[in-house]
Amino acid sequence: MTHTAELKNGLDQLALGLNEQQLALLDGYLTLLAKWNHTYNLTAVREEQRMVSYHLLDSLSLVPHLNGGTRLLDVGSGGGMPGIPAAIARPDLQVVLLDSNHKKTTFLRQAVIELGLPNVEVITSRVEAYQPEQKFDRITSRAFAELAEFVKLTPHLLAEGGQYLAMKGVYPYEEISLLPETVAVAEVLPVSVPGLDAERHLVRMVAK
Ligand SMILES: C[S@@+](CC[C@H](N)C(=O)[O-])C[C@H]1O[C@@H](n2cnc3c(N)ncnc32)[C@H](O)[C@@H]1O
Repeated sequence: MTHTAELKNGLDQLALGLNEQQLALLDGYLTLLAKWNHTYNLTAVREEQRMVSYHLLDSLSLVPHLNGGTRLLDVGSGGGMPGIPAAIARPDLQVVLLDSNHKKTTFLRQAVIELGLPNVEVITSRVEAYQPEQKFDRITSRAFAELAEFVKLTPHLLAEGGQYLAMKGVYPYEEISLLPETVAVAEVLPVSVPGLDAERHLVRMVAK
């Protein structure tokens, strides 16, 4: 099944100019997600067509905001969102997909091999226990945890001058009010995802 027309349209709306090879990789990723969803319990979205906006385009809406840095960590990556689409769109970035669930990381390793993504590493670990050799310029998450928990579990992973990019739904007033003193919110951007009616926001945070 090909999703290319809907994808191309969505990418145009996001102003992401990807080449044919990147488009084929995104399509291939979606096919793997749909194929292995039942086995690995990757997403509640069952219809491939809906996965285009819910998963691919939503994940890709992060990409225009990944300015600066070379190392990106996706915490609680699950079936690879937003990390895999971001890695396909930005092959110049080194992307680490981290999840504590072995089933999820088994799928992720398989997907990385099948798609041939040299810039992606998969780690099975609880994020609080993860001790990489190098820290990260950008740390992202989608549907992982409330903002306060996200930043409390990860201070040892953020490089100096690095940023958190948390993908959220409605404007997270309450979660922001509960953030610890150690971080500051740099901006909260409303994000429009082609094909999705739901409100989306990107919260950019920095260490104080
Ligand atoms: C709701 S899923 C979200 C998956 C994906 N980011 C998405 O948007 O579809 C949350 C993921 O976080 C992982 N997770 C929860 N706590 C974790 C922790 N402390 N360290 C690493 N991964 C964790 C779970 O295994 C799960 O795969």
